This record gives sequence, structure tokens and C-alpha cells, in this order.
Amino acid sequence: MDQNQGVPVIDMAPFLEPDSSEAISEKRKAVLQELRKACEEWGFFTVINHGMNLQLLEKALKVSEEFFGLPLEEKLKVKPTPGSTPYPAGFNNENRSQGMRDDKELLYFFLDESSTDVSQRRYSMYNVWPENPPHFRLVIDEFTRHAERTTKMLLRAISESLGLPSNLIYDLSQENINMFLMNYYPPSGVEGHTQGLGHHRDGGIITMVAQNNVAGYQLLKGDKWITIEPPEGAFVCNIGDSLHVWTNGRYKSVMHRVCSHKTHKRFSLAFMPTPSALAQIAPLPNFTTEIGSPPKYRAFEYMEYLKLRFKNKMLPPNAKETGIDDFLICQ
Ligand SMILES: O=C(O)CCC(=O)C(=O)O
Ligand SMILES: [Fe+2]
Repeated sequence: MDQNQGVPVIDMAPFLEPDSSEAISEKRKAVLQELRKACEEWGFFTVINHGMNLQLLEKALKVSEEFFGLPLEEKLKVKPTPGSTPYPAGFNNENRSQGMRDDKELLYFFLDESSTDVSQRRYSMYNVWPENPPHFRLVIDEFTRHAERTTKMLLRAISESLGLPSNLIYDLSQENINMFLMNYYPPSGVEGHTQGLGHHRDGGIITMVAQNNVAGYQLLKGDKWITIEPPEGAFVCNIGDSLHVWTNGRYKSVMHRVCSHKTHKRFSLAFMPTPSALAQIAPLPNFTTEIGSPPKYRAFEYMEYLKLRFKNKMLPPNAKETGIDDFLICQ
């Protein structure tokens, strides 16, 4: 059986149309229905016709391959700035999940530069840009500007799919922050499962991932790990814990991981639109009082959750990590 069978592929073309004729609006409604079903049943979906120029995506994947192909001492020059917590921007090859080493390298940036309000750019000031390859910044700036448009379009569609005003989810996050992760998973050289990135749920609103054509991204459905093999040029998206809590668990934040390939290098580019540290994360009335359902999660500030999750990085092997379940209200 095709293991990818079932992870819904959603064609966003009607959301790229400028006009809002009756015919387009009908098409959009159909897309919203598919999106709702995917978020409720899978917590994952794949988007095509997402508005990103595919040549630009290719260029970004190529520049990431060039960067990660540099000698380690060159990559280590892209050192995180002290104080850029909770997650330091820059190069990092010492990630851990469940206390075990992830066999991956990460280059990490904050994207809030597109914000017109300079006082809000308090995350991207920590970004550290590689000097090599020389065209790195040019390519990545253009790519991330386009990708931010795509993430905003997806957040609007997700809001609408929940019957909420288009801007609500974006507004709840309080600031315009996208975390941008460039990941490199070296070949493992061995048969069987190797931890590229240990199992986890994402914390933000959604995560949107592009990858080269090397499989390894897996989600947990029931008790089975399913490998996601997206069509070329697609973005794989999943629901993060914040959206899971806002919807009182209706849109699911699902466990996933990355398994390294035996012989091939895997690259991925991940965008995570994320709430501001001060954003309130609590189930919305639309999914609780208004429908007579008790809230499943207590309210918290996003910073509280981030700090707890950051401690996960220091845990001994196989220790239990903090996750969204720790915020469940016992009933
Ligand atoms: O590299 C990938 O494909 C997924 C990355 C991921 O799950 C994450 O960074 O949270
Ligand atoms: Fe993830």
C-alpha cells in the first residue's frame, strides 16, 4: 500500500485568484471543507498551488545544500548570539529529543523583518547570517518573503475553515513572527530507523515544510508511523499545539519525527508562524462555551510553554518531555 495514501493533498489555487466571483467562492468553500477534514482527522495536510514560485523553492533548497556542504568549522562561524533565547538563532548541530542526539544540523532564523513596525522586530535582531555561500542571503530573503505570504494565506484559510473571521488566528498570535528552520539530515549509513529528529509535536500555530525528494518525514497515526511523501514542490503542513489549544483539540497537533535516509542527504525548509511570547493560549469560546463543551486545557502565556519546552533539551535519555498534555485540565 502506498504509505502516503490518506494524507490529504489540498489544491489552494482558488485562494490565489484575485476575484471573488460566485464560482471562485464555491471552489473556496470546497477547499475549506477538505482543509477542515484534514485538520480534524490527520492534523496534517499537503498543499499544492500554494503561490510559492517553484524555481525559487529549488534555489532555496540548493543554497541550503551548499551551506551544509561547507566544512564544519565554517558552519560553526554562524554561532548563535548569546541571549537569543528561548531558541537561539544560528547554526546548531547538537539538537536532542527525549534526551537522545538528533542526527541533524540546523540553521535557524527569526522572520519578523517584514513587519512595518520596527519596534516589533525584536527577534530577527538575533539572526546570524552565513557569509558563505555568498549569495545565501539574497536567495533566502526572497524565498522567505514569498513563504511568509503563503503562511498568511494558509492561516486565513484555516480561520475560515473553522468558521472564524479570516484574520482571527493571525490576530490571536499578536505579532508577526515566523520561525524559519533549515534542516540537514546526513545519510545514516545503516539499515533501519535512525533518529534524524526525535518524535515531538510542534508548538506554534502551524508548520509548513518543503523538502528535497528524500523521504524521512513521518507522522504517527494510531500506533503506526506513516512516511509522508509529498508531490514535488508541495509544502507539508501540520497543526501546532497553539492552534490545537485554541480549537480545544478540534484541530489536532500530531506527533511526528524524521528518520534519516540510509544513503541520501535530506534537506528541509520549515516555517513556523508562532504566537508572541505574551500571547494568551486558551480554548476559544467558539469551541467551548458556545457549543457546551468544557475547556480541555488551562489558559497560559506562550512564554510559559516555551520555557518548559526548552528544558526538554536538557533531559537525560528517555525522560518524558513537557508537552501540551501537561496543560490538560483533569476532569
Ligand atoms: O525536517 C522536517 O521535515 C520536519 C522538521 C520538524 O518536524 C520540525 O522542525 O519541527
Ligand atoms: Fe516538527
